Amino acid sequence: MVVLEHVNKYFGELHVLKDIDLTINRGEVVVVIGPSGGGKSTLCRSINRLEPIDGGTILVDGAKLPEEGKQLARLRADVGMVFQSFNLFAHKTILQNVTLGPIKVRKVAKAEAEKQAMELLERVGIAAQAEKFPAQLSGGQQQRAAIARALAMKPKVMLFDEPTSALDPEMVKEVLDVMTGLAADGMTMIVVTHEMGFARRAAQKVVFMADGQIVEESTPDEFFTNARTERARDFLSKILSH
Ligand SMILES: Nc1ncnc2c1ncn2[C@@H]1O[C@H](COP(=O)(O)OP(=O)(O)OP(=O)(O)O)[C@@H](O)[C@H]1O
Repeated sequence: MVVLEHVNKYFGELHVLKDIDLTINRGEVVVVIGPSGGGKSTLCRSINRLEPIDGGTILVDGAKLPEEGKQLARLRADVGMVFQSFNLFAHKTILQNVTLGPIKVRKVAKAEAEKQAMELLERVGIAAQAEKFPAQLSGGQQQRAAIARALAMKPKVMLFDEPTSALDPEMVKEVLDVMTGLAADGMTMIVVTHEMGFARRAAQKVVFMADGQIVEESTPDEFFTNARTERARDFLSKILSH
């Protein structure tokens, strides 16, 4: 369970998160949607302290992430994050990418970490690529590797920041299928995406964010058929006309 209370964040004068209150229950999938610059990425990044916040509280299963220090790496491991740009280590194989965190942070023995990594690579459909380097994989395969790497830490929650935006259309589905599978398995997930099919299929909640505020919070059905605010309706009509 992730709880944000009165979260505020500034970049200089710019107030990017304005008193955000949001609860993501265990096993819940929340899709965050909204216009560019509304604060969606910053919200994600603040949850695992990639961005420090300027006020408020963020709790992951009741624990507050410390600002820095040894504990941060360990607690940050509870919050898996998948970025638009994959962020794999270029000079490590896919298997090494996936085992690095468990060995270094979770102190798992190498053989056990490799066994678990191969199971995860199997699950995301790229076990055959384990010994390859990221550049030898397609974008969709790299993103599935990035998901396996995050899962290897046995996170309590997974954050996805536009995970399919950098992918060719034919690869989007394979990544969304992996994410839908995770959702069905009960993973707690916060997903910034404009993939409405995914939101309808997998999310319990849609959060519409604009100008650093949560403008609407509703079920996917409510949001897509009967958005309450003009702002959300305008946004939806724009993305639907694309
Ligand atoms: N490191 C930074 N320094 C200064 N300003 C930043 C920084 N990161 C983001 N911003 C600004 O904060 C605001 C919110 O950005 P954010 O990336 O969170 O929005 P977003 O909703 O994810 O947008 P997009 O859909 O385009 O990714 C924007 O105005 C952005 O320009």
